[in-house]
Amino acid sequence: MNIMLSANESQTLDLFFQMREHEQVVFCLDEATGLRAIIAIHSTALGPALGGCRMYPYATTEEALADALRLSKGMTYKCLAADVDFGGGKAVIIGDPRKDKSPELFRAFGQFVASLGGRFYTGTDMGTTPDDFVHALKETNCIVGVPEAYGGSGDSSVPTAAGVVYGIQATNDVVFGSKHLHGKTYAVQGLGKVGKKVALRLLEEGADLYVCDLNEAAVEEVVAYGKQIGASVKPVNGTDIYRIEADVFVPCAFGGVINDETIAELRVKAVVGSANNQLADKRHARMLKEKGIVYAPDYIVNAGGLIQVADELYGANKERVLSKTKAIYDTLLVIYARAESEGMTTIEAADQFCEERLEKRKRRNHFFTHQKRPKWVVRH
Ligand SMILES: NC(=O)C1=CN([C@@H]2O[C@H](COP(=O)(O)OP(=O)(O)OC[C@H]3O[C@@H](n4cnc5c(N)ncnc54)[C@H](O)[C@@H]3O)[C@@H](O)[C@H]2O)C=CC1
Ligand SMILES: O=C(O)CCC(=O)C(=O)O
Repeated sequence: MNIMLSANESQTLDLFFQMREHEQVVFCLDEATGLRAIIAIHSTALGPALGGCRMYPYATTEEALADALRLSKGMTYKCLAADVDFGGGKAVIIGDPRKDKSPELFRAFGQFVASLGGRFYTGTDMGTTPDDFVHALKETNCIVGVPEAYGGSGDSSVPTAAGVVYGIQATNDVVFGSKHLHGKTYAVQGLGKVGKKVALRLLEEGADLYVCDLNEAAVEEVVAYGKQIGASVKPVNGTDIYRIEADVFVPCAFGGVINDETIAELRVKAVVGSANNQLADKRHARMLKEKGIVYAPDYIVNAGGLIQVADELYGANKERVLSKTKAIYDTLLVIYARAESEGMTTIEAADQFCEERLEKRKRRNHFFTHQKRPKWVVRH
């Protein structure tokens, strides 16, 4: 076969070119269960790769690959920022979480994780729950965020939501001169595992909310809670959330929400949320800064889940996790101060902070194999 492609076209289509920043990408196909998954390992320089597994009905394999590559690279930075000895990895399962899940599918996925021999640990992300991974756990020990009934640390969205709240407090401190949550209006996008917990906590603290989610039941639940405690919760349809006049936009659904179109619409003073890869492109951080909107780097703010699942490998301990998650507040203040003093965007300051840490910490930067450093007594 002789297909003529321009140099640029063939480079962009070349899988090896696309994964040039990554160590390893694994394509997983199990026709019997319908499993189509991609595991991307960005770096094992500081330890085995760790990252959740997302389930989403990607329109194309290319879209799924791009998500896995970007998310796994983000995990390397998140591990560095949160100061845990893991590297960056992430998995995506192509499928609709409402229709395509089965115990067998997650067992098949677990077998692929097992085949990596300890180079990759995974657990929940958007579209997956700890219960899904109970099935994968039958095939591999490299599962984190395991339900408490199975000896794990449970739902990692609990510390993630706590970390987002610390992130909002640190940002309020810098933007409004007080870390208090009350008396402010927040526009929360996504009321799933993380977003709902953040929304409820903000309400309990005396905040007013605008909320949106495709899942009407989730919206109704938060509205009902607001009524119960006498707080204002206004549901908003879809993209209207970007046009709301509020103090803080709290994206807790999906990535790419900060882009040319939404920045033109945003009427908030700050953006702080759990969604991974909020910036469609790094240049959008500059655009936010020019518009006077403070951006809390996503991977600093949403590290609570990572902190818990990394910690779980030493044996579950909620107090330890909470105290480590609190550090998100201080780390964010360090990043804001660096960005201010160096005239950088907050994401530039965060990346620089992590890259300096990587330089200091990496030893020989060779491939990790768990046999070399059997640190996790719990599962090995
Ligand atoms: N679960 C965790 O501990 C962590 C989650 N994250 C990130 O936080 C985000 C949320 O994660 P989870 O709460 O775990 O996911 P989830 O799947 O439980 O919730 C996502 C919610 O967003 C809603 N949603 C989807 N599309 C929407 C749209 N167009 N408009 C409004 N709402 C929409 C869904 O209906 C769902 O309720 C994701 O980006 C995830 O990668 C990051 C770190 C840890
Ligand atoms: O939260 C988890 O369960 C794992 C960490 C992760 O995948 C993430 O922070 O995006």
